[in-house]
Amino acid sequence: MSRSAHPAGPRYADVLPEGHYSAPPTDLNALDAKVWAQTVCRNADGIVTVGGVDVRTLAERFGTPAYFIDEADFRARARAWRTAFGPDADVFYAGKAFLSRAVVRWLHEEGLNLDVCSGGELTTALLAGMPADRIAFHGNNKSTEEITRAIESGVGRIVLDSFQEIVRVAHIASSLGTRQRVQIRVTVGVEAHTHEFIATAHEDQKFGIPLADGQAAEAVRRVLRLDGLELIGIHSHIGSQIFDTSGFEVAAHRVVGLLKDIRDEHGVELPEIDLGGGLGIAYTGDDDPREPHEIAKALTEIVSRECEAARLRTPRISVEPGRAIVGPTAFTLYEVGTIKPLERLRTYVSVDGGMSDNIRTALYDAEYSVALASRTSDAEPMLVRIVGKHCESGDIVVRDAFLPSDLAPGDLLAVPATGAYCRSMASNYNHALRPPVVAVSDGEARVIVRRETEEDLLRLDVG
Ligand SMILES: Cc1ncc(COP(=O)(O)O)c(C=O)c1O
Ligand SMILES: N[C@@H](CCCC[NH3+])C(=O)O
Repeated sequence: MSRSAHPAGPRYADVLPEGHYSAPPTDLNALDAKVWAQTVCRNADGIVTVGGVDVRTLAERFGTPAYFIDEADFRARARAWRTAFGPDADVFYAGKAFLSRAVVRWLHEEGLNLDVCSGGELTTALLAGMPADRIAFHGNNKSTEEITRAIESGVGRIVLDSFQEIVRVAHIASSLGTRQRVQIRVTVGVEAHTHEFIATAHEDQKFGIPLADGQAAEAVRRVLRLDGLELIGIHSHIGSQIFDTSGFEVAAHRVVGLLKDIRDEHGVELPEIDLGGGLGIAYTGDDDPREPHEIAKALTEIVSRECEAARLRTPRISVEPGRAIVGPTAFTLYEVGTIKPLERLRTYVSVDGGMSDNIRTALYDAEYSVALASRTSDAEPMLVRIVGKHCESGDIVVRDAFLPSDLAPGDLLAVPATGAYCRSMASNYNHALRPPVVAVSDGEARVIVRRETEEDLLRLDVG
């Protein structure tokens, strides 16, 4: 690893606006178990390892930037969700967080169902062998072609998102001579405590049919009148990266209120309620996510209590965690390219990826942690901003972090908790080649999504 000299960066004490940043961690080499995948640790040489393979070996074999996913951790988290909710509930992994054929196989083997929201996700799921009846199909603007394919393949449920879609799905199901199981997605009017772009249950937004003004009740009336549809339940998803269950409590209260109104008006007790996904994970040591068994207990109690009060049979609950399963199981490995200390400001550390492999920092002001992964260091901490190589000054991977001041080009940096919404939202901005996803387990590493090549890019350019 090269060690070219660079001028010393500003000391953090010189650049920290008072009270603005927390002090640097006492041990820069420590790996906070909260944010790293289960098998991640440092080996005797101080190199970060995952699944028993060290990052220097991984970088040599697979290059950087690359995502490394801890398969054992993924399976353990999937199993924990499944076990926590038990046989009387269903866990649908939200494929939008990250989907590949290997992931579908792991989910299938661990007994989870799958939530897809596009034709591409549906094809991946089916190709990898997920039984169609364990797939839920979402989306606020599914195309006629997508709806047809979903119904023809026999998906377990389509989640209806608008009045037009009610008619569209009913028409397609009837013309295919079938009756499609559906849920209606409602917006319950909850302001989830999360970034505006990932909150989804307040009324002023594109998803779902509002409970307000009786719109959801009207949607139920229309669905019940149509032969092509079998209404199995009501769906609510309040947003993403949420830590407390109070939003779910309000959502469950309002959804159960609707179930009660449906029983009173139509004499029908719907058998299912889906509370969506959205459970938060730790991106930094300051985040305190709850364990699946605590969440399962809280949600089950809330729904049972609400149903008891409404004198309804408790419906079968389903949930759709994406981030909470895959998020913590992967990290992105980058190589440091340049280091630029700016006097009285901060040190900019440029890596070989950026907003094309992690758009979340630019899009949601998301916070991440970072560690020097290819070695340990006893050098003084320096305040850094990890930036990418794109032509964009907002191309930030980690806004504020402390790294050892002897950091040098060629060092490897690992950014944890990048399993969700990083590869799945990756782009080709500046014709970047999207990084591979490598699964590591029991001392073995294998590519599950390969790195893009320039030929991949040029294949689309037919002009
Ligand atoms: C309907 C639905 N279900 C599940 C999810 C998964 O969310 P998360 O990955 O935050 O658990 C989303 C995304 O926010 C969603 O829109
Ligand atoms: N993509 C978002 C969350 C929205 C997920 C789907 N509704 C994120 O990275 O946090």
